[in-house]
Amino acid sequence: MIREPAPAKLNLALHVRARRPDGYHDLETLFAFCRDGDLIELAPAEANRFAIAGPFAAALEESTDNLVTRAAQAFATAFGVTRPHAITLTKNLPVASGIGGGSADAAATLRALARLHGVPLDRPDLHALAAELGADVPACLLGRTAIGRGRGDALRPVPGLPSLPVLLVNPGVPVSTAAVFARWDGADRGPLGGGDPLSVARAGRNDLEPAARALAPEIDEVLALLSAQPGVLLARMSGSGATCFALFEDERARAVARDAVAERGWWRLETALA
Ligand SMILES: C[C@@](CO)(OP(=O)(O)O)[C@H](O)COP(=O)(O)OP(=O)(O)OC[C@H]1O[C@@H](n2ccc(N)nc2=O)[C@H](O)[C@@H]1O
Ligand SMILES: Nc1ncnc2c1ncn2[C@@H]1O[C@H](COP(=O)(O)OP(=O)(O)O)[C@@H](O)[C@H]1O
Repeated sequence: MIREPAPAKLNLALHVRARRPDGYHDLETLFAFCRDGDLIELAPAEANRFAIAGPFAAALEESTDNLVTRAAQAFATAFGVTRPHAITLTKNLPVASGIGGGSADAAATLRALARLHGVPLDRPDLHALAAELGADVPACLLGRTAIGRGRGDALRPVPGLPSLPVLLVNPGVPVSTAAVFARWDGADRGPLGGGDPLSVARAGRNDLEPAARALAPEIDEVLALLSAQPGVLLARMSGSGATCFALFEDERARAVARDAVAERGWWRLETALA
């Protein structure tokens, strides 16, 4: 049995630069990963089986289309694997929430299958397969701090970040990535700056925030509360939302913020940068 973590992805900064003719947008984004997230468990079996457990299982159980099974099928086709697998996904992250849950699950499935079948993780065809599954899947496959350009899949690893305490907060409204990009106002506000990753993050923006806030005004409330917490180093929305993150000086500051968030009844996860 292979246990493969599918850590939550953060866009510490996300600059949208241009609309492309193929319906996507050119981005510059600083990807980082958390210590916690979903979990993929995979083992050889008599027949293909897929089960979903965990607090957000219900949000996915009704659909037969899951990024995990799509990733497993794509891997089997690309690498000529005929042996069936039993896969369990433990869904701890809210669905369609800007922290790449589905992309992280797909990437963890690819990593688990690659390990089981002796495929090196740095093979270009594995990266290409990941990119076909979604713009964020290559970043999640790499799973380390990196700058993403193009659709977010042209990756350049950068030095890691300090393992700062993180609080993830989601007000419980799913936000469609395509709908948020469609509302982007088309104004290029400039590239990421230079320097160490934390400085790049703090000097950066999330250009999708205005569009997401218009679709889900609860995001305003989350960001206002997180930004007002003592000891907060950065509070911002991740990806296309609605999950927001805050980085803290220390765990005590995160605990104070967690209590304030708990009073509002929003989903929250105490974690740290990986
Ligand atoms: C916004 C980001 C930032 O990391 O994260 P999430 O909010 O999804 O976590 C990603 O770019 C999302 O990547 P991912 O979720 O894999 O996107 P995909 O499934 O490939 O695309 C969903 C839709 O989003 C839009 N899209 C996505 C990426 C991109 N660079 N430009 C886009 O315009 C397109 O309309 C596309 O059809
Ligand atoms: N394993 C999965 N986890 C989450 N969402 C999934 C999964 N498989 C398919 N999806 C679909 O993918 C969409 C994007 O989900 P997700 O990756 O969680 O969003 P985001 O990248 O914004 O965090 C959802 O609308 C959901 O229906």
